[in-house]
Amino acid sequence: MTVRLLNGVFSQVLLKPACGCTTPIVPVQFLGISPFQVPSRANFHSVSSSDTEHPRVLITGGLGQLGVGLAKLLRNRFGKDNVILSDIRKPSDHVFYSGPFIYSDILDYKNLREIVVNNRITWLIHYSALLSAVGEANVPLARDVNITGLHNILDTATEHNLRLFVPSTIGAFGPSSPRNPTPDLCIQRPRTIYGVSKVHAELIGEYYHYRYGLDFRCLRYPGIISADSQPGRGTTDYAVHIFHNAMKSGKFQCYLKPDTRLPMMYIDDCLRATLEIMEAPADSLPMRTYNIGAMSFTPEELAQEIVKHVPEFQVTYNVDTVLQAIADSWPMNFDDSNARKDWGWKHYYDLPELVTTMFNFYTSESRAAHVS
Ligand SMILES: NC(=O)c1ccc[n+]([C@@H]2O[C@H](COP(=O)([O-])OP(=O)(O)OC[C@H]3O[C@@H](n4cnc5c(N)ncnc54)[C@H](O)[C@@H]3O)[C@@H](O)[C@H]2O)c1
Ligand SMILES: C[C@@H](O)[C@H](N)C(=O)O
Repeated sequence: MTVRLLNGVFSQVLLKPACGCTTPIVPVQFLGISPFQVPSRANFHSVSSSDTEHPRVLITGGLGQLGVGLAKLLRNRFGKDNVILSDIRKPSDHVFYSGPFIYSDILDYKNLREIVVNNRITWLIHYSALLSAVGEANVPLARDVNITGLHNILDTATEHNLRLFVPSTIGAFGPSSPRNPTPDLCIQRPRTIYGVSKVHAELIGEYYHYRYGLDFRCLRYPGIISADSQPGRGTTDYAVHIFHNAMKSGKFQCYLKPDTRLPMMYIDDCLRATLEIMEAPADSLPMRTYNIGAMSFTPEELAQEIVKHVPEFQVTYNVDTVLQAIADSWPMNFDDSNARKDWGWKHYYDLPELVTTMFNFYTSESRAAHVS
C-alpha cells in the first residue's frame, strides 16, 4: 500500500529503460533507501493476485529441448490457451495442434511488445538461447541472441510489468570458480560466450529487479536429460545421446573423458523447479538467482548404470578438445542449499531413477511403434 502511494507521488518521474518505454517507474533512489535494503518483493508496480494465480504465459525459444515440456506442464496447471509457445522455427504438427503457437524472434523488439500486448501476457519464460557448443561455433550470433535478445526481453518485461524467468546454467561458472561444490555466490569468470552471456543475464536481471522493481527470477540449471526432446548442441548433450545409442546399437562414442564429472538433472525436475520458483511468494526469495541440483556423474558412471539395463553396452572415447576444455571449467557439483532452504527445492530423480525412467520411455516408445 505504502509503495503504491509512493508510486502515485512519484508517478511524474519517468525512468526509461533502453527500449524508450514511457511507463512511470520509480527508481529505488527516489524512495531514499539503498537497493540492498529493499525487500525482495520490491515490485513498484501493483501485481494483482489474479496475475499470479491465472497467469498468461509466453515461452520464447519454445521449440528447443525444454520448451515443449514446460508448455505441457504449465498448460495442465493454467489451461491450454493461457500458455503460448513461440520460436523462429516451424513447429511439428503435434506441437502446433497441442496449444497456441506463434512466431517470435526475440531480436525484434516491436514484435515482442505486440505479442505481449495483444495476448495480455503476465509471465514471460525466456528460453531462447544459443548453448555452449553452438555458441563457440558462432560467437557473433550467440552475442546477438543471448545478449541483445535478452535486453529486448528485459525491456518488454519491465515496460509491461511481467514476471520474468530467465534460466542460467552451470556454464555461468569458470575455471577460477570453486568446482566441488560450487556455491551460489562465488567468482564467475566463464570462458565461453554462452557463460559470459548468462552471467550478464543474472547480473542485469537482478539489477533491473533492484532498480526498476522487475520481478526477475532465475535458476541455474545443470545439464538437462530428456527422452522425448533433443538437446540444442551443448557440452552436456552426451548424457542424452548415450541413451538413444544404447537402445539402438548398444554402442556409444563419447566426446568427453570417462572421468569428467558434471551436474545433471532429469527434465521433469527441471521443469517442476521452474514452475515452483515462478509461483514462489516474492518474500520467500531473498535471492533472485539460485543454483538447483539433483545428481552429478561422469560418463563412466553413467555407462555403468546403463549396463544394468543393456548388458552388452559399450562406450568408446574420442575426446573433443573444445568441449572437454569447457567441461573441465564447469562445476562438478552444485551447492543448491539456498534453493532448498528458501523455497523448498528438492529433486526427485537420482542417477538410478533417471536411467530407469529413460529406458522405460524408450521401451514403451518402441512397443508403441511395433503395435502401430
Ligand atoms: N538444456 C540444458 O541442458 C540447459 C541447461 C542449462 C540452461 N539451459 C537454458 O534453458 C534454456 C532452454 O534451453 P534448451 O535446451 O531448450 O535450448 P535449445 O537450444 O534446445 O533451444 C533454444 C531455442 O531458441 C530458439 N532461438 C534461437 N534464436 C532465436 C531467436 N532469435 N528468437 C527466438 N528464438 C530463438 C531456437 O530456435 C531453439 O528452439 C536456454 O536459455 C538454456 O540456456 C538449458
Ligand atoms: C549445461 C547447459 O547450459 C547446456 N546443456 C550446455 O551444455 O551448454
